[in-house]
Amino acid sequence: MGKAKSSKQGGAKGPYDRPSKSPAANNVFKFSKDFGQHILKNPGIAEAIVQKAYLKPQDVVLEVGPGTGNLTVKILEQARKVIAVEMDPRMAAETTKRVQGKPEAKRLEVILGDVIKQDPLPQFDISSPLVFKLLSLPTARPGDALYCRLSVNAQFWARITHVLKVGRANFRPPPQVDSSVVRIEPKTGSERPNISFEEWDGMLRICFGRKNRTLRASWLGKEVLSMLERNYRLYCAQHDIVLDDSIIDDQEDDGDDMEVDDNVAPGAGDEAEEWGGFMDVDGAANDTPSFFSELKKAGSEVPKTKSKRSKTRVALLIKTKVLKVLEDLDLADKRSGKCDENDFLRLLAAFNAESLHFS
Ligand SMILES: C[S@@+](CC[C@H](N)C(=O)[O-])C[C@H]1O[C@@H](n2cnc3c(N)ncnc32)[C@H](O)[C@@H]1O
Repeated sequence: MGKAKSSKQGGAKGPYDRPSKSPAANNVFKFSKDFGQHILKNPGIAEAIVQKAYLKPQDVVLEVGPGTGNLTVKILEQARKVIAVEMDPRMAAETTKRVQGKPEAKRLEVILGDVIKQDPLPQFDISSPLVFKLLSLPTARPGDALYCRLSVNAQFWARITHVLKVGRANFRPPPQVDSSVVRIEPKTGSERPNISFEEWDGMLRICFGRKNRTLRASWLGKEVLSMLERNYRLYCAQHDIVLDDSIIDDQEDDGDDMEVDDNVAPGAGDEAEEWGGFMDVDGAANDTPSFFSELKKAGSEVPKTKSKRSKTRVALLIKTKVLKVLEDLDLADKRSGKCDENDFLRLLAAFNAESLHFS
């Protein structure tokens, strides 16, 4: 076999070319570990991953984090269209270049942005099984609120099976852990839990707001109580329930609302171990759940109850309801990472029974 021609312009034909010609070897293009940029260097593995997806010619595939497009080009060989969401402009450009001037270019749509912030997600067929290369969502890590919430949701609404182990040596640069390809089959019919996804997910957002907190601390945070109060007011308005909005005095309130930013004992609980997650991981946990800023915005719509003196009876009612639910279920001192599916189901039913809703 002839030697690959070297090029002074650093013109690597693709990421599978010799390392000296890859973007990684080029100082101008450094892979970012923060974005989990570990690129598959073995075309055989890329091939195997795409094979496991059992794509049909009419399929539209959503690819999260295409990187330099190694999987993208293989998927395009089998599917009608690929919508690839990539947050790094350099990577998005690399993926686009892979098909430039080729007929496949018409069947590839690259969206530059964070997939988590795509609202709504591009349309694709979610009724058929999904094959997920979990490395593709590297910004979610064990211990991350979003990661934990996704884990619980995914397992609750879908059946997940491992279909391929991919060792770390197959990536450049090699990550700290091996990776898995999993098949996610949405549960259907009677298998599907008979509860509202919005309610369930809304409740889990709060449970996993801070990874090391007890449920009591999570649920008695001021931001969370404000959001619950706002939802409760809405529910009462829709159901013609009259609220007692009078101001309470000091004696009536025990004043034990918790600040969301309270310090928590370091090392208390370790979701990385607890969840034994199924996503690829690459190091330290990110402890900044982005949806907390949403909660803050939502909270601002509730009448301010900054000091104890100005707290309304509605606010006190909400706090009493929350504590009652947690204590009745014996979950107040438990951490979300230690709860099982049944605990969360009981929690949702009990909150709903108290007219507390999350969607
Ligand atoms: C592991 S690399 C991609 C590897 C590629 N699929 C392959 O196998 O060669 C992960 C890619 O996801 C991108 N990424 C990480 N988090 C993302 C997010 N939240 N939204 C969109 N892209 C993301 C990174 O920039 C990176 O290009």
